[in-house]
Amino acid sequence: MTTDLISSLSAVGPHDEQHQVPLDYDPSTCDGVKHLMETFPDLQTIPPHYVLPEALLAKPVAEAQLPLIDLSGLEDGSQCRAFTVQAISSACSEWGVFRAVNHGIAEQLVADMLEAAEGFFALPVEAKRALSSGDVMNPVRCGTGLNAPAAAYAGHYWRDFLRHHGHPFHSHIHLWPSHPPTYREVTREYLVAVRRMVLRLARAISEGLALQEDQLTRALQEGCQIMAANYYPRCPEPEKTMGMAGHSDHGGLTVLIDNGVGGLQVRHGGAWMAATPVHGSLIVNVGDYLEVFTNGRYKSVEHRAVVNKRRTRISVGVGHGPGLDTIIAPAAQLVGSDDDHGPRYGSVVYKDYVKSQQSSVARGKTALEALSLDGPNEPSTGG
Ligand SMILES: O=C(O)CCC(=O)C(=O)O
Ligand SMILES: [Fe+2]
Repeated sequence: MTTDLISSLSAVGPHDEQHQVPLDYDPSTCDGVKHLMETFPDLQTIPPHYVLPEALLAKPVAEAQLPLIDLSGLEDGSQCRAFTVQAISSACSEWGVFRAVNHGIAEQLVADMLEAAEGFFALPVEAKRALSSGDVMNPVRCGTGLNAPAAAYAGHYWRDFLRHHGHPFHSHIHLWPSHPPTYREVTREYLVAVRRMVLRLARAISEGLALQEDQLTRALQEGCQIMAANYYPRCPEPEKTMGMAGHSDHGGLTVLIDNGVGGLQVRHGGAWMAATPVHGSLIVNVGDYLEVFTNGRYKSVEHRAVVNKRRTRISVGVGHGPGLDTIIAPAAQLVGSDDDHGPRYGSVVYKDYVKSQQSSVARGKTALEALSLDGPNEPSTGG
């Protein structure tokens, strides 16, 4: 055990012999679940703060048969372009999520990115505390539980995170963690590769929507990139808590990778389903901005993460949205003039939307529902 852990152990007071955490343990000011499990490695029961109400917990679920799309079909001169565009378009409207293969991001780069994230979480707690912030709009922040500041909510989640902005790099790279020493170089290379892929997808999506003008690619090209690295340590009682609550992402397209440990679930047709990792593929999610832009033709996917008893899970999601000062609204070309095809969402400055989505404790698609002009949607629950 490091001196670090010993000093923070004494800071939380005496604990009993039953491998329980001290009664005065406070998860809202703690250094996260990784530190908790390292401090109490024999923990048999999770602290009561992490036990979530039944309605928010996951029951065993079936495997999702996610659409699998070969992105080599988008390469210049490919005979399969029209077919691939159609596959992306159907996946975005029917599922809001798909698996991409032959995506053009080197396997080694994906492995390096996950290793850099792991290296960051392995830093001493002081290094992580230095990046913690209660401001959800801070361009770099590290924390635990939901994205909202921990003190703002009642149920705690079994997850630590590092979030930061990516592109445009010159505005942010100096704020990124400087350790592990390769962090900035690897992350930058990975974010460049992911963004290139996302812009190819945006062009394909515009083609699928038959947009004469490609405002989507332009908006994402000039827009922001926000990455979240998530660390879900093994959990002694995984059935009583969750790694991440159900939510949809705020951006246009999110690209998600993980360390091969399952835990992601997606909601489809009202049911939660497991999206088990498939080596070499990555997950692409439709986010709320794309749902708004397409006036609801494409649906942002609700997703969440469960934890497990044996293995640490690490995931890295990279969201791509328009510029923070952009007013987001349905694209004029996708809104009809008659009542049945009118605008289904109001407009909002993207920055304000991100703030409300990131601060949401209710999660689900509540932030998007607040923008909907259609009236209440199907409620999101656990199950
Ligand atoms: O860990 C996962 O698989 C989900 C992560 C996620 O949804 C996010 O970071 O927004
Ligand atoms: Fe997400």
